[in-house]
Amino acid sequence: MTTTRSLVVPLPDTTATCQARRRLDELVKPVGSLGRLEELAAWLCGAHGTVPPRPLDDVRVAVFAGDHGVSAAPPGAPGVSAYPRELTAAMVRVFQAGTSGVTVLAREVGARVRVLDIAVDAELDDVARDVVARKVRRGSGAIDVEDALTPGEAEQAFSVGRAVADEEVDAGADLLIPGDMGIGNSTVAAALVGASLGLPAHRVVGTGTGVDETGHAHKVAVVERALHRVEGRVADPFDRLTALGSACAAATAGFLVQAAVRSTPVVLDGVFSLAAALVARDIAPDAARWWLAGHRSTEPAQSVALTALGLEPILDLGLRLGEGSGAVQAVPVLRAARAVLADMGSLADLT
Ligand SMILES: O=C(O)c1ccc[n+]([C@@H]2O[C@H](COP(=O)([O-])O)[C@@H](O)[C@H]2O)c1
Ligand SMILES: Cc1cc2nc[nH]c2cc1C
Repeated sequence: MTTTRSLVVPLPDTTATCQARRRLDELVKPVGSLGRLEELAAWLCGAHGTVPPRPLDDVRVAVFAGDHGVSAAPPGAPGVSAYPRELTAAMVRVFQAGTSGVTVLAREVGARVRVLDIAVDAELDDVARDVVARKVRRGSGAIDVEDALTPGEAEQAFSVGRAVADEEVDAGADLLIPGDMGIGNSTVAAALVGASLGLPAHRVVGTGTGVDETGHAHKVAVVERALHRVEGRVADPFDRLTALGSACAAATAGFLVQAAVRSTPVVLDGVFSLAAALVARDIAPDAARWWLAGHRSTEPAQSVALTALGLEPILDLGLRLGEGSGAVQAVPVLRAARAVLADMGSLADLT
C-alpha cells in the first residue's frame, strides 16, 4: 500500500524512562508519593529521550472537520445526533473566530488550534484558504447502507492527516492533539470501535451530543446495520476506514501515525480520536507507544477503546465536547509532571 510504505515508527527511549524512574525515587519525597504524575514524567522522558523531558511549550491542536452520510436524516425522521448537520460548517466558522470550546480552553494553556475542512458538506467560501485547502470530499456515504469512502479517498485522507502532523512538527510542536468536529462523529466512531474490537452496537453506542431514548435506539440500529453490512471484510484497517469511517477518521489516523513517525507525543481526546487511534494502531502498532489519553469521555466507545489501548486517562470530568477540549485540559498535568523531574531537590541533600 503506497500510503504506508514509508511508515517507520521509532520507539520511545526506554533508557531515558528507566533513568527517569531512578531519578524520581531520589527526589525529596517518599518513594512513589507523586503517584500518576511520576508515571507521566517517566513516559515523557521516554518520548523526549531526555531526563528531565523538554518543556511542553509548543502544544498544537489540529481539528479535523467533516460530515457523514448517517447524519442526513429526512425531516421528521429520527436522527443520529441531537443537532442538525449544518452545525458542522457553522462550527468551522466559530473555530476560525476563536470562540469554540477548545479554542478558549487552549488559550488558557497556551496551545494553538488549527481547524481543517476535510469533508464538511458545504462550500466554505468565507473562511480562510488554509482551512479548506485539504478538503477530500463533501460528507461521506451513509455507513448503514454503503461504504463511507472509496479506497482512494481513505488513502488520500490518511495522507492529508500525515501531512498536517508533519507541518505541525516542522513548525516546532512539542506535543500534538487531535481534535474533531462533525455532526454524526459519535455514530461513526462507535461503528469503528465496534468493528475494531468485535463488539456489538449496544456496547459502543452512546448519546453523543445528547440524543433521547428514541434517538439512541435509532443510533444502535444504524450501527448494527453498518456492522452487519461489512461483516467479514474489515479486518484490514484501511478497509475499515473505507467501509465504516470517514475522511476525518482517516485523516486523524494518519495524523496519529505520523506524530509517532516524527517521535512527537500525542494526547488523545474523545471518542472520535480514540476510534481513529484503534485503527491507527492496526496500521502501525508501535505508534500507540507515543499516545496518552487526556480524559475519559462519557461515550462508551471511548472507554472500551481506552481499555483496548491500555490507556488510563489523565482526567475524568464528565466531558463530551470533543474538539480536542479534554486533551488540552490535561496539558497542565503533563507540565507539572515535567516540573517535578526538572526542579525538585534530592533526598540525598537533606541535612
Ligand atoms: O468526544 C466525545 O466524547 C464527544 C461526545 C459527544 C459529542 N462529541 C462532539 O459532538 C459531535 C458528535 O456528536 P453526535 O451526537 O453528532 O454524534 C462531534 O462534533 C464531537 O466532537 C464528542
Ligand atoms: C454547538 C456544537 C459544538 C460542538 N463541538 C463539537 N461538537 C459539537 C456539536 C455542537 C452541536
